[in-house]
Amino acid sequence: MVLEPINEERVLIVGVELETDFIDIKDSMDELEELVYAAGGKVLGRIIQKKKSIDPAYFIGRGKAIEIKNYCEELNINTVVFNDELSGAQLRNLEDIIDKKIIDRTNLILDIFATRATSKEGKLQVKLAQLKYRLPRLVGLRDYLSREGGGIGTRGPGEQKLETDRRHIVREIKNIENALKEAKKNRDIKRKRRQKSSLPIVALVGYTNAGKSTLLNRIIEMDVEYDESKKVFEYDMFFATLDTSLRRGRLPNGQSFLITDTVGFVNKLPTHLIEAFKGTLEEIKYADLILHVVDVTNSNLDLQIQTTMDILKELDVIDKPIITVFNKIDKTDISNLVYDGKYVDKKIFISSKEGTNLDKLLKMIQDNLPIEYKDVTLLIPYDAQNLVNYFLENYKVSSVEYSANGTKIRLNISLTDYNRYSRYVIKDEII
Ligand SMILES: Nc1nc2c(ncn2[C@@H]2O[C@H](COP(=O)(O)OP(=O)(O)OP(=O)(O)O)[C@@H](O)[C@H]2O)c(=O)[nH]1
Ligand SMILES: [Mg+2]
Repeated sequence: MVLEPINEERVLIVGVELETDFIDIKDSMDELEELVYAAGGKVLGRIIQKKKSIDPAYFIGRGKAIEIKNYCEELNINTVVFNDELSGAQLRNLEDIIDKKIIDRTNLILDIFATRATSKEGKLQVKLAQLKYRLPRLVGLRDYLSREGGGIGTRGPGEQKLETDRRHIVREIKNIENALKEAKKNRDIKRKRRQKSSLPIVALVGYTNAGKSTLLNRIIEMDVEYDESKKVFEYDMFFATLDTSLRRGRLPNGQSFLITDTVGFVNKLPTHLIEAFKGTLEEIKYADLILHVVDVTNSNLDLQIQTTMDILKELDVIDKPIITVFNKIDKTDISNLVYDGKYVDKKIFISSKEGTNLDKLLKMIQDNLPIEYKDVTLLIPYDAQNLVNYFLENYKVSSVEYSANGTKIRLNISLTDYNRYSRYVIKDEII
C-alpha cells in the first residue's frame, strides 16, 4: 500500500456553520483535514461561513464563493473541498465561479475508499457507491472529470478511470449489484463452513483510527499459537482497514475465539457507502459479542460513539452484548474524560499500544460471551482423530489418554460443542 501522499493536491477546505448544528464546526473541519490528508492532499487553508440556512444554488453565499476564488489564486490552490454533500447544481455553480476542482465530503470519502480497496469485493463495493453518487451529479461533475491530472475525486478502485456516460453507469451499477450478490453467496458458504467449528465470534467496531486493528494484533499475539503472518495492517491514517479480517484469539480459559476487524466509521459516512458495504459489515451480524473501540484522545467522544451506534442500529445488531473499549489511555488523562453515558454500559479502559488492561479485557470478553461451559471427558474413536486436533487447538485440554477404544480427553467444553459431540461424552459434570 502506498502511504505517502501520491499526486499531492493543494487544498482549501470550506465549511458552513448552521445555528442548528450540534457538532462543533472546528472538530468537523479538523476531521475533514484528516480526510484530505488520507486522500493524499495538503490543506493550505480553511474557510468557515456562519449561515442561517444552506444556499440551494451555491451552498455557501455567492459572495463567499467569489472570495474563495481570490483566495485560491493567492495560495495557488487547485482543489476546494466542502464539508457537506453538494448537489449537482451546487457543484456546477461553484465550479463556474471558483474555476477550480470542487469536491464534497462524500466524494472525498469515496475517493479514499477507492484508493484503499484491495479485495475484489471491496473494490466492487466502493465502485458501486461511487457510481450511485455520480449518477445524479453528472452535470456538475462534467468539467473537472475531464480536467487533466485527475487526482482526488476522479479515482476509481484500482486506478480505474470512472465512467462519465449515464447509460454506461446505469448498466455498470446493475452488473456490480449482480457480482456482489455472487460474492455474498460465497461469503455465506464460507461462513457456514466456519460455523461448523462453532468458535465464538467477537467483532471489533468503531470510529476510524480508534485502534481496532492494533487491538486485534495485540489480542492475537497473546495466543500461545500466535503466528506473526496473521497480523493485520495498523496505521495512523483514516480508513487504514477496508476489508474484513478474521483471526483467532484465546480466552483466559483456554478456549479459542474468532475476532473480526472491519472498516472504521466516520461522521457523515456516505449512505451509498454504508449501503454498498453492508455485505462486508454483515460479518458483525454473526458476532456473539461486539467490542466498540473508542479513541479517548478524540475531542468529541459522544459524536464518535453516536456515529458508530447509528451504524450498528442500521445493521440491526445493537441487541448483542457490547463492551465499550476506551483505547489510547496512555495518551491522555482519563479522569477528565467527558462523555454522555447513553450508549456506554459495560466498559473498560485500555492501551493497545502499551498493553494496559488487555488481560482484563480478555477476561471481560470471556465473561460476557453468551457461552456456557461444562467439564467433560470424551472418548473419541480413532476414526475421528481430527476432532482430537480440533479440541487440542481450541481448548485448554486438561488430560489426554490413549486407550484401546480411542483417545480419552478431559476438557472444559462449550455447551454448543457439548451438544454437538455428546455422543462421545463418557462423563460430565455441570460447573
Ligand atoms: N498512543 C496510542 N496509540 C494507539 C493505540 N492504539 C492504536 N494506536 C495508534 O492509532 C493509530 C490507528 O490505529 P489502527 O489500529 O490502525 O486504527 P483502526 O481503528 O484500525 O483504524 P481504521 O482501520 O483506519 O479504521 C495507529 O497509529 C496506532 O499505532 C494506543 O493504545 N495508544
Ligand atoms: Mg484498522
